[in-house]
Amino acid sequence: MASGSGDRKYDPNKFRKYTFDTEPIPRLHCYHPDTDRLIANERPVVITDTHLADTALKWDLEYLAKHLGSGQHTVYRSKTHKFKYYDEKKIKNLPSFTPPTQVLRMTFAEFLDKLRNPGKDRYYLQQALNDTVGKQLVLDYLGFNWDYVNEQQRKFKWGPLTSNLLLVGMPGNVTPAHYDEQQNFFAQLRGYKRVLLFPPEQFGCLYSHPIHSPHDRQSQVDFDAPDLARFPRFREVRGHKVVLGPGDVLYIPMYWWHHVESLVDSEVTVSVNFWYKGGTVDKIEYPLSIQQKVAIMRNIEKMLLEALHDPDQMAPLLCDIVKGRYD
Ligand SMILES: CC1(C)c2ccccc2-c2ccc(C[C@@H](CC(=O)O)C(=O)C(=O)O)cc21
Ligand SMILES: [Zn+2]
Repeated sequence: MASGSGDRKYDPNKFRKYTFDTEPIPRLHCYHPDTDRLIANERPVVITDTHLADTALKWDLEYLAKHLGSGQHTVYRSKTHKFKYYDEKKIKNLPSFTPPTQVLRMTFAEFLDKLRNPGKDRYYLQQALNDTVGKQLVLDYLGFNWDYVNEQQRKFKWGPLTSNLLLVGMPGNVTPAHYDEQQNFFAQLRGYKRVLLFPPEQFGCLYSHPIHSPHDRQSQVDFDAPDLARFPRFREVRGHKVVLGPGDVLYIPMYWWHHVESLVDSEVTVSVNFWYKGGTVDKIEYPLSIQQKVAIMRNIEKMLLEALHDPDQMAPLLCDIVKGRYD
């Protein structure tokens, strides 16, 4: 059993291989001077020794079954290893849309039963940590190192904490490449997850679905079988890679693409994320950041679609603006 640095125990061969090469993400102590510099520059970093969610390191299946409460939780079921996010509110925009996963509501006991007898399906529990969970879990949650994250939120002028999602995934589950419009401290609690990250500069290589699609913010490229005829610039993609183990906290900057995979043939993974609204810049400075340009592209796409009312008119109109005039 190969192992990484220190007491990390995982077999690096138990992650799927992809067509592009990757470079590592820095792994730094929370007090290391470069750590805050990287976060300030919105670059990913694995932060060690935060003790951010140490009270949750004991959240194994038995403990969660006991304390997650007897309420119903949101569980996604997939016929494949991929759990591609989709926004149910946008399904009406695309009548031909077929959801790639089913959303189920079940108790944690039922979820455990699915884990033990999954059949050919895969399951991924996603539950916002809120007052519906059992009181012991609330105590653990209150025991998080809020001083650390509150200090980071203040230091980097982030907006409010919007949610903490508890994620319990089966070995081999994959959340395909997507970006979020929030800052994210991603705390790995049980098991190992490999995260591939791509900077927002690679927006042109990852081909996100049109903004009105339920799959807005998700890459159209199937990393297991990239269609290079449709997505030729995927060849240029250059990823960063990191394997997260219990106690690791990964800062996933807003607008950074990430593809998250639970180690195959291994244990169930448990993670908690901390999503923060981005800060509001008090005055625009030039040159614009790539994140601001992605936000501008999204606004233009939204405005044009609202004005044209027809996605098929987008390409001809944008080509008429660009071809022979700006290119
Ligand atoms: C795939 C899933 C369960 C899902 C289904 C339907 C709606 C939302 C989501 C959703 C949101 C966040 C995650 C956690 C993480 C990826 C990972 O850890 O797998 C991630 O991307 C992040 O923390 O930003 C996972 C999911
Ligand atoms: Zn995400």
